[in-house]
Amino acid sequence: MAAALQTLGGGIGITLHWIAFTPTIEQQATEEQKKKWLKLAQDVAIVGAYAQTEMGHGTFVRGLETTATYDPSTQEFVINSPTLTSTKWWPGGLGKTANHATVMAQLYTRGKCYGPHNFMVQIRSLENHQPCPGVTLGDIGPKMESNGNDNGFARFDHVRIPRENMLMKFARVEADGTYVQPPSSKLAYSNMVYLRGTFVMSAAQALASATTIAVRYSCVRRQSEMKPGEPEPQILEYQTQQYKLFPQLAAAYAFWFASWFMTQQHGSITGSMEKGDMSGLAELHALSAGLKSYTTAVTARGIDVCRMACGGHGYSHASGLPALFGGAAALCTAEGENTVMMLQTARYLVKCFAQSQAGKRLTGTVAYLSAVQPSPVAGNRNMSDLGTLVAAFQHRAARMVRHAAMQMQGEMQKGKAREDAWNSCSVLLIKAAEAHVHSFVVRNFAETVQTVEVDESVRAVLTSLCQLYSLYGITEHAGDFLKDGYLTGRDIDAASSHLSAMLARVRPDAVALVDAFDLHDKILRSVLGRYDGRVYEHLYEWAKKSPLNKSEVHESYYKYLQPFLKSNRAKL
Ligand SMILES: CCCCCCCCCCCCCCCCCCCCCCCCCC(=O)SCCNC(=O)CCNC(=O)[C@H](O)C(C)(C)COP(=O)(O)OP(=O)(O)OC[C@H]1O[C@@H](n2cnc3c(N)ncnc32)[C@H](O)[C@@H]1OP(=O)(O)O
Ligand SMILES: Cc1cc2nc3c(=O)[nH]c(=O)nc-3n(C[C@H](O)[C@H](O)[C@H](O)COP(=O)(O)OP(=O)(O)OC[C@H]3O[C@@H](n4cnc5c(N)ncnc54)[C@H](O)[C@@H]3O)c2cc1C
Repeated sequence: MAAALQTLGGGIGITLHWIAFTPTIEQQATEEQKKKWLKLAQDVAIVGAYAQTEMGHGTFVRGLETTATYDPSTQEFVINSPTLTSTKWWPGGLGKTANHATVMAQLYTRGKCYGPHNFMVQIRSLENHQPCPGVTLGDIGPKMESNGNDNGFARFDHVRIPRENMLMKFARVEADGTYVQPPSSKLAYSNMVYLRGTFVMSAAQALASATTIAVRYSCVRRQSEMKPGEPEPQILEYQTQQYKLFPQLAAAYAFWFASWFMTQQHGSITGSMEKGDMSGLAELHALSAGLKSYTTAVTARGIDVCRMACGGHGYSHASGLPALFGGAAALCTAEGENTVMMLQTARYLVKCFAQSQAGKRLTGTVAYLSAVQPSPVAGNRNMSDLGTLVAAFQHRAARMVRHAAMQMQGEMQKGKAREDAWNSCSVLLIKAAEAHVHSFVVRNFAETVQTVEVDESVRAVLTSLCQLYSLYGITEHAGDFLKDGYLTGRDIDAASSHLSAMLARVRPDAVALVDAFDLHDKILRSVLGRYDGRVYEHLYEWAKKSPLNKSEVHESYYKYLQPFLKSNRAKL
């Protein structure tokens, strides 16, 4: 249904109805409110948008300008867009599709502002789909990609909604205007945490798609001479092609397993929160923010590596790779801009580091911070041993977190305010947080391949893939591991040679590893990645369908080229 609507001549965007609007009702509405809206949303009897971002604010949620002012005399909220920059801007489906929206607005009652809260607002008539009174709607115009989705704008001119339209699972406003505090003000952000978690799987799927296309095409494409006189080899025989693609393939598996962990964590922590135990919220926020940021950034870069690895045909929309890149690039900005999200993770790490310095034993994904030896133990390490590789990543992350935190402490000891010290160390903090997430992904990958219930021959292949992913990370970031002598130059050389060996070892299983993603041609939408490998015939068929080929001589010849040529010839 969603796919049909999505492709129905473009301009119809129902994705956000499923991934943001409906989950917001599930997570933020009372049981009473769910009875009123959840089934309508699940049956698509209403179509919704998640309207939080404004023209002037996306990242800084506390800076949103839309207001929801409670009027006790009528027991209504008045939703208003007081400035141009308060115009809701970007929400998927808001322009032309949705007839409802959850609107994030600053809640005012009894003259006091209680910060951003979610409100259910009907924005279009259910009879004729015209905007409701006081609501101005539209599409924000063409974007880098996903132009089938009507990301839109909305303005509210003192639109009145019943008190009961405030999503009141956590915070409440009583009939007389009394505000009832939620257990945590951040619970209003809970659906963003959920959605960030799902982005880890979107990243994995996107990278899985790109590597499927590029690996299959690299077996079809033959180019150049490896040895004079010999037939042109499959381009996947070149070590450089393997070095481009196999680390991305390994990352797709790594992110796929990380998303399993994220989903399990989200379930168990939100389960405890349902029982009033909020203790896991901070770790869940830090993990989802860091993983979303890390996996989407690596994925967007990785898809472009796959595109380039396919040469000219990779640059054609026939490959499916430009569209995939455009979508993945959106994931780096949407649902929390990547830098800001990684800084949120850094904030949590600095806090945990201070706690471990004060003697607290750390748990969860930061437990290693207190366990890792500050002084490196240099020596000949077995760089093909997964335990050694995981320990190296944890040592690197712990060292970088400690360094960033100590730098910040140093700045504050020089008299800088905390915020200024934070800002002047934020590049270090970002790198430390990235190292932390990277070490989590490696550890989780290693633990998964060692415990997942698979045939031993499959485990062997997955173990090679995990070694490849880890060795690639070490060689790409060698300086971080060499800095305090934890790894030596000899260790890095050993890592490089093991990596070369892993490339060769993964080569025979590369096609099976991408086929295992089980991505149907209809999902891949790529001539290069076709399961049957019949690229060239279908590339020609695809090109012939280009709109430019509808006529042998294009109308532009008569309009522009012909007079231009004529006038130039006349001058000869
Ligand atoms: C298998 C087959 C498969 C087949 C498939 C294969 C197919 C293959 C292809 C597959 C896919 C291909 C890809 C194509 C996709 C195309 C789609 C395009 C994209 C679509 C996108 C659509 C969705 C986009 C929707 C959107 O974009 S919706 C808008 C999103 N907008 C944001 O995300 C705003 C960010 N900003 C903030 O979240 C906050 O502003 C802020 C920064 C946290 C500060 O928040 P603030 O309140 O200022 O808090 P602080 O002061 O910083 O911190 C104060 C204290 O609070 C703590 N704390 C802050 N937060 C939280 C929190 N949550 N929870 C808990 N605590 C928190 C903090 O830790 C600190 O704790 P302490 O340290 O004190 O203990
Ligand atoms: C495809 C797509 C779909 C979207 N769908 C929706 C939707 O359905 N609903 C919705 O509400 N929104 C949606 N959005 C909006 C999206 O959530 C915001 O664009 C996103 O949160 C980033 O906020 P921003 O645009 O204000 O960027 P900004 O925060 O303005 O980012 C600009 C730069 O400022 C930097 N910056 C900002 N704050 C800090 C800081 N504290 N420290 C350091 N650097 C900082 C950023 O790192 C970035 O480099 C969508 C966006 C896209 C691209």
